[in-house]
Order: sequence, then C-alpha cells, then structure tokens
Amino acid sequence: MAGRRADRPLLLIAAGGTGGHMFPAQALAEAMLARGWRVKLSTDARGARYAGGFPREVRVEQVSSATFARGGLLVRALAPLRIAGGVIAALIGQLRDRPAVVVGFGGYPSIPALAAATVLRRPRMIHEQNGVLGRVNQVFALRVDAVACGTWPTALPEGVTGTHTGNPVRAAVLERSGAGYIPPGDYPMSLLVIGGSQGARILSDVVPEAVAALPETIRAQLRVAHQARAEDLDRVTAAYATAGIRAEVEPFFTDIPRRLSEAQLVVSRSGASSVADISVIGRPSILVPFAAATGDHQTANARGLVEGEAAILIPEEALDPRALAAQMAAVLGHPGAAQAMARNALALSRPDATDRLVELVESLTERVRS
Ligand SMILES: CC(=O)N[C@H]1[C@@H](OP(=O)(O)OP(=O)(O)OC[C@H]2O[C@@H](n3ccc(=O)[nH]c3=O)[C@H](O)[C@@H]2O)O[C@H](CO)[C@@H](O)[C@@H]1O
Repeated sequence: MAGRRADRPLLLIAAGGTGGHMFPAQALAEAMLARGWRVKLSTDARGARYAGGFPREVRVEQVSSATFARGGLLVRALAPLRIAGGVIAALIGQLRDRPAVVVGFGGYPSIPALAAATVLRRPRMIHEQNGVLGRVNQVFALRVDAVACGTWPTALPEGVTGTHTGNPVRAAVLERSGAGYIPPGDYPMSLLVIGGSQGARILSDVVPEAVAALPETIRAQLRVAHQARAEDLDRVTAAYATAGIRAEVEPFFTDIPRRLSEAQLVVSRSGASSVADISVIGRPSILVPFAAATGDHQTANARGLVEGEAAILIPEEALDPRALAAQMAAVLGHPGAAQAMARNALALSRPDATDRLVELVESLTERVRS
C-alpha cells in the first residue's frame, strides 16, 4: 500500500504490562507495517519497557491507567481517577488521529484506548492469548467488533463469537514448524523441561527425582535440558548429578526453538506461548498448569492439546515423582504413541496466527466501509 503518510490507515494497538500481552502485539505491529499501515502503541510505563522490541516506526504513547486487583487502599481508591484521566486523553488522541482499527491485547493499560474506541464507535477488537478471558478482555468482549482467540477453545461470554487466530510465535519457532520428529528409541534422547519465562519451582522439585525413577533402558539414554529459577540452579544440578543423569540446567534457554525441535519429550507449564511453541514445532508434552493463574487459564490453555491427544496433563496437586515418571515412561517407552502425539500437536497448531490477525484487522475496516 503506497501513499502519503496521512493517507495510510492507522492501527492503534493497546497492550499492557507483560511479555504475554506485548509479544503478540509486536507480531501484529510488524505485519501491519509491512502492509503499509501506520502503527501506534498505547501502553503504560511497565509496557513501555517492552516497546524497545517494536519496530522504530511504531509511535509509543504512555497512558494513565490502573487496576483494582493490586495495591494498597489508597492506590485502589485512586484507580478510577487514573483510568478516567487515561480515557479522556485517549478520546482526545483518537479524535485527532482517527485510527482505522483499535486492537486490545489485554492488560489494564489497554482500558483507555478500548473505552475511547467504544465511545467513538471506532472499529475495534481484542486478542486473548489464554483459554480464559483476562479481566479487561472480559469487560470488552461484548463491546468490540471481533474477539480473536489465541487458544482454542476459549471460554467466552454468552452471545460472543470468537475467531481462532492462534498466538503468534517467534520466527525461529516458525522456521522449525513440522521439523521431522525422531521418536524415542535406543539412542540418546532429549527431555526438555521449561517453566514459562521465569522457571517453575515445582518442576525443579519433582522432575529430577522422576527422571531418576525411570526404567534403566530409558534413563541410560536420556539427556536433560532443565530451565530452573536462579535460586534453584545448584540443587537441581546436584540432583541430576547424584542420579548420574546428564543435564544442562539454566535459568533461561535462549535457543528454545532448537531445543524444542530436538526434544523427544517436553515437560512444561502451559503458558500461552509455551503451548503455541510446542504445538507449532509439533512435540509430545506433559503439561503441568500453574494452579494459581487467573481463572485457572493454564488448564484451559492445555485443553486443546490434551483433548487432541497431543499432550498429557498432570494437575499440580497430582504431580509427584512417581506419577510423572509413569507418564514420561508412557511416552519415552512407546515410540508409536510419541510419534502420534507429535503429529497431533502439529495438526492443532496455528503457524499462521499473525496472518489471521492481519486478516481480521483488515476485515474490520472493510466491514465499516461497506
Ligand atoms: C506465571 C504466569 O502467570 N504466566 C503467564 C504469562 O506467561 P509466561 O511469560 O510465564 O509464559 P509463556 O508460556 O506465555 O511464555 C514463555 C515463553 O518463553 C519461552 N522460553 C521458556 C523458557 C526458556 O528457558 N526459554 C524460552 O525461550 C517459551 O518457549 C515461551 O515462548 O503470560 C501468559 C500469556 O498471558 C500466560 O499464559 C501465563 O499463564
């Protein structure tokens, strides 16, 4: 799409706070810029820290917003004022900029832009990464023109129809989509253990002991890569060493796409991006949802892969070394079953999530024109 700057449609993205909201927002921003749109990002000071990852052409606007869910009495009491201030600024901004579409990716910093777009009746949509709507998306689901779902199925309020777009994944993950899977066998095998972006203590408590309890035929061939919190590194490393198991233990693997593609089995939390990465590359997994996640959304995130026989779910309360060892053996001791899980995971993936989001954004402008 050529044209003078002012002729090009403007996409206003509203997203807040954490990587979970900002990474899919960034993927959409990059794709829309490539299609000749202008893009503006509305976020708060916390979100602005992630804005460095966005292309330089994206204008970043910091808004005033607040949550009622955290903070002391005074902070909560002032929340309505902070939100009202943000909404007024957003109304003025949208009257001036006339965005063609406003897209919210969740998080309370997305409130002002979505509220202003609702008042001004601008084309608007939300993207929810998890299988349960976050608090802000819950409020706006009934007030937007489209609800894009990263996870399928997503629990939606009555009367709301969602579109399954999927969650955008990194280019390095996409490059390995469908990379051939080597089923487990009588040769070196890789087990990858990941606990979201922070690492998960419960996996550090249970996985080393579970690996030690595996039948000797499997254990002797196993190489483990285990992401652990910084404070757990030493004890996890020692636990594997004591059991005579070869393991790399790191606080964060920067080469997860490669490690996923080389894994015979993944043991993981079911954060939205982890599930999307596992599915796009197509690997069997054992998922342990974070029980304290809002609305138990990690259980919902795992549902599609579990029902599609691509993953095994172990709730936190049922996770112990014996139970985990039994499930690991069920995959690593049965190449045919492992291969089928890998195939099912890939079949359920949405490697074209960004394209689907782009289509939805453009369909909104067309709907408004016609
Ligand atoms: C604890 C918590 O509330 N987590 C939430 C947070 O996810 P959180 O950011 O913890 O986890 P996600 O699974 O969404 O993303 C983790 C990402 O980090 C990658 N990775 C992981 C380990 C590693 O060593 N290297 C690496 O690159 C994974 O492959 C994945 O791409 O936001 C998500 C999206 O709203 C939610 O679904 C999660 O429930």
